[in-house]
Amino acid sequence: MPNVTVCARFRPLSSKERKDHGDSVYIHAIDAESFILKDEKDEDIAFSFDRVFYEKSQQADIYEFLALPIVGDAVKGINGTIITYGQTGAGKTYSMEGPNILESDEPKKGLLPRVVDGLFSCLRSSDDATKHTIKLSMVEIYMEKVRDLFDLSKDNIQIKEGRMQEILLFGVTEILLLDPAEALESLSCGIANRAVGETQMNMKSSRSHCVYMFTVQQESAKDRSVRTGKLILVDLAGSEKVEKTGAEGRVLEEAKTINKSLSALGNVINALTCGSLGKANHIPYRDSKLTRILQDALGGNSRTALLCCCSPSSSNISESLSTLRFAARAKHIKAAPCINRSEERNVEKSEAFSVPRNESCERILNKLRQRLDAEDVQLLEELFIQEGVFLDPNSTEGLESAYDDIILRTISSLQKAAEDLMFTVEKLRRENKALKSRISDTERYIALKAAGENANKFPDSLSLGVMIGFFILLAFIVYLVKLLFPTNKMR
Ligand SMILES: Nc1ncnc2c1ncn2[C@@H]1O[C@H](COP(=O)(O)OP(=O)(O)OP(=O)(O)O)[C@@H](O)[C@H]1O
Repeated sequence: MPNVTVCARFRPLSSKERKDHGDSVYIHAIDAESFILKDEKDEDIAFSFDRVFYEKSQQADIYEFLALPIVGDAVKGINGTIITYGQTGAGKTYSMEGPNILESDEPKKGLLPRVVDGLFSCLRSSDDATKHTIKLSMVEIYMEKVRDLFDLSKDNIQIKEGRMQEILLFGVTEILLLDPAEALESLSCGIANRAVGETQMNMKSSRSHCVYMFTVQQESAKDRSVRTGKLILVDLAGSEKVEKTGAEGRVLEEAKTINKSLSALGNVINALTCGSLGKANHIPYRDSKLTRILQDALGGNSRTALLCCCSPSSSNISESLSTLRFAARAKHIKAAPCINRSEERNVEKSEAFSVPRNESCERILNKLRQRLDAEDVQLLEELFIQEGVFLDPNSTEGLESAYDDIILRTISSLQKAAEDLMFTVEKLRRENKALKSRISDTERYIALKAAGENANKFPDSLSLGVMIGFFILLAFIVYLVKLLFPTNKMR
């Protein structure tokens, strides 16, 4: 499987499209990977992708081709991202969630419920000696702000870069998922908090990009190694022509912001695919919140699948053409996925960071010394060393994010320590219970043994009594004999 899998999906014609424009469609299928599109000038354009899902394709086909390999990799510690892209009403949310996230009709279930089932079934079949957890976070990017869908009071989540240059959402709510049913309930709560507006194209049009983040962590009891895989699913807001949707006021502003972030996504893809070999190429990830969150997924350590959704109606040909051109461009992205494994924590602070870290730490610490108490600086210094914070010495952003980075790392290491403690407490509780039951077994045994010994003593005391009785009887007989036969009589 290539690192970036790009697929196109054509949904069936809607009843409105049939009514307004008849049954005419602009695509002519060649095979499962290619088709011909007849454009507005009646010219043929050939497209080919890793897979093309035509109108009759099933939700399960999409999961199996596009998501299943990524789910398997996430469990092995390889990050994965699945993105649905396309014009408003093209079928992105239908592909992602199904008609509804709690849909019970198996064939209609979307990618999300299938991914949840896939993750849990992979973990169920893994080694018993491995402790595993699945956590879920959900955010939406609405008007260039990242909102936590599990805690709406967190409406401007900051995006940070971690020690390994991974993207982190600072302070985002993470829900521990214990089983698939609970996972679907959580997803349903998050989805209910999404910003939805009405456009002429789709009455339930999503006006935000929705990002679902599953973190799968496995800790081996044998060698204490930890594998963490991040699986991100992104349901993008619809790309659309503003004039066609009749948007105005707030909806117009939303549409402009959506289009701006989708253009930023297009620019990132262009930069990733146009860069000359061996030459450092500037990738404009920071131009939008969307591209910043997807930085890992698009250029870095992730397997990515892009599902480009299209309406087959001739009335939407120009939007579909732009979606398919975007998809064709994305096919040329090269990513480099690798396993996120950390062995013993201290070992991981490798020499790779040692030289620049010392320089940059010193620079930042000097600045902090001017502003903070000596005690605070010492504390930060220790944290820098412990956490291996790496910052570019020439970066002006370094200082600003240093505090947040340290706090973030401290929180996550405290969380980890708390989890370890809970684990140890649980283990000790079980050991304590086992010891208590062994003690009561021993006490019972001792009591039984004592009773047994008393029982054994009984025959001895019995025989002593018998002997005493015997001697008393004998003495009594001698006394009687002497009484009956006095000595003179005998003579
Ligand atoms: N493959 C499909 N089979 C049957 N119905 C579909 C399919 N794809 C989409 N639909 C229907 O088309 C309509 C629009 O789809 P959907 O809401 O998924 O679009 P969208 O791309 O997410 O739009 P937006 O960007 O506005 O949220 C929905 O009523 C949905 O049920």
